[in-house]
Amino acid sequence: MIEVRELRVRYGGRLVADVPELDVGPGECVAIVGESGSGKSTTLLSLLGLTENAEVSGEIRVCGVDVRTASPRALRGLRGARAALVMQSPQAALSPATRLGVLMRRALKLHGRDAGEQAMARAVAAVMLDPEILRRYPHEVSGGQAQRFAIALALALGAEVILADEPTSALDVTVQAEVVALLCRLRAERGLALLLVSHDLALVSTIADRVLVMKDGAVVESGPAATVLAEPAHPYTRELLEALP
Ligand SMILES: Nc1ncnc2c1ncn2[C@@H]1O[C@H](COP(=O)(O)OP(=O)(O)OP(=O)(O)O)[C@@H](O)[C@H]1O
Repeated sequence: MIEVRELRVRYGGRLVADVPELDVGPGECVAIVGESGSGKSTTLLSLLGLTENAEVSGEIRVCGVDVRTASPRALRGLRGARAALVMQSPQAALSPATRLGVLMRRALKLHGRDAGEQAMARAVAAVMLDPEILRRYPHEVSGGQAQRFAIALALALGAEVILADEPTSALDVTVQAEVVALLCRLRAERGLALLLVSHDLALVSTIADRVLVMKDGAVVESGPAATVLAEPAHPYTRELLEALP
């Protein structure tokens, strides 16, 4: 679902992400970890062609679309439906004066999906939200609810890949566990491919199959999550693990 080779992203000539190889197959979960500024979000955004003013080189294929050479129309189709981005503060991306139900209906219609009341209620119920949430405005829901709504919308649009930037950052610990359980369930049930960007090694150890550790734009270590977290080869990974509470 995601295939990346020799990806390099530069801002004003400065190399901020250098990822030789990154693959995420159906039903797989790969996590990118590293401290703030290490290039995680830049890598994620570049996969959907969303880095502004950046020079991007290398090969990027997402759901079979060659992101660097695709037409704007092909990219819109990819981003809107097949590959969904779940951001750190999803409320900020939602129009404040639009009820969540109206927003969902518009998005579903735009992509030719079933936008009936029942289909929308099923979509939010799949992420354990009460359908009543569809009557609310973005400021009337919590960060966790907004993230779950974003996931519900992605699924209703038929997403095959979810790219999530700090998917649980806005959430308290209990809700965090719920969202992680939800993502695990969805990937098992629907064969969803997940790429997560996270500071949270504890979260990563519960959900990811493979991990990439980034430092100053470079991938310093990668491999199966169990191996990387149990026997870190790079001193930086050991530092990150030692910083865990
Ligand atoms: N639009 C931009 N223009 C110029 N530099 C940028 C831009 N976006 C990011 N950068 C720089 O790229 C580097 C990597 O940033 P990035 O946001 O990818 O890191 P990150 O690991 O995701 O950090 P965080 O965990 O804080 O989100 C940083 O030095 C940042 O200042």
